[in-house]
Amino acid sequence: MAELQGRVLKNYNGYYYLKVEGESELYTCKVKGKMKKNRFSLATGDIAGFEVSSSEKREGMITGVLPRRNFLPRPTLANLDLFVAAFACAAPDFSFLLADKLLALAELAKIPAILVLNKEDNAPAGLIEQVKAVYEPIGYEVYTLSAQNGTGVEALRERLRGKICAFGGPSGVGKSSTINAIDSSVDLRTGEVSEKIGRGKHTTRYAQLLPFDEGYIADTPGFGNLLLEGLTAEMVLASFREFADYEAGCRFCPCTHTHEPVCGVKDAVAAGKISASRYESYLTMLAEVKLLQEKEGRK
Ligand SMILES: Nc1nc2c(ncn2[C@@H]2O[C@H](COP(=O)(O)OP(=O)(O)OP(=O)(O)O)[C@@H](O)[C@H]2O)c(=O)[nH]1
Ligand SMILES: [Zn+2]
Repeated sequence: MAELQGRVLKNYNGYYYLKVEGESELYTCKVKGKMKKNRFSLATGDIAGFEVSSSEKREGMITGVLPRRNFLPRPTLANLDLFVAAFACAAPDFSFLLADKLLALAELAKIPAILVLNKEDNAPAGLIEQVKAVYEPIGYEVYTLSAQNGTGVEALRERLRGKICAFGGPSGVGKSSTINAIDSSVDLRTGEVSEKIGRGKHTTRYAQLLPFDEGYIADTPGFGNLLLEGLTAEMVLASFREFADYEAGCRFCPCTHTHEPVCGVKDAVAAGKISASRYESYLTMLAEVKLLQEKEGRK
């Protein structure tokens, strides 16, 4: 039996749809029951090996999975090349806190992330410069565009070309418009898997990868309000990549950079080396995580 390797593009009803490089038609594969018992897990984006059980029907049995480069638990996605934190310059207003939450998720999942600001045609004076001043020095590229007017689209297209990417961001920022401006052949809505259950048509969202400008795009930016669920204070701290540079100045180890008397991070904030908005987001996220944990404890 031939052994092949492919990427899981979607996973539905116990079937995995795998794309073998250079072949356009997908293979429909199952995981052997024995493997399931051994807690074998397979996610969209994984690269799996499989035995071809029927080359005519393009069916196979999964035999193993390659180690993941990164993993996003919700929505469940493996091996993303890029996470696009998508915002608007206005309507809805840019939120530093939301940006920091999305970047934190990517940071914790070890996925490279960029910030994208749509609706630059409507940007309040100084906003784009302000956002760039906060994020570029800590290694986040900031792309601005107007999906409506077409400005900035080409640069973003170049950045995403050939990548497996996921977009996350508040609704109304124009993710659909942006994705469409880059590649009008991708339609995230028709990419949904729908099934008929009881009262008419019920649409369930499964993370799947759709062909997008020579790469793939995850069709599920379903990040909603659950952003911080399951995070600990330590994880929040670890997600602020620029803090580590200043921790040598903290008297306590570990230091939460909140109430401790001698703190390199707080000094860096006071000196303007760490941006005040990032530090504020950190404090807000810590408080939110504590609240979530208390709620969880009371259940
Ligand atoms: N001024 C301006 N409006 C835009 C731009 N891009 C999108 N919009 C508008 O923003 C609104 C939301 O855009 P959509 O692409 O539909 O976004 P959505 O599907 O509502 O929300 P998400 O896809 O979840 O972001 C629509 O009214 C668009 O016309 C832009 O570049 N400039
Ligand atoms: Zn400290």
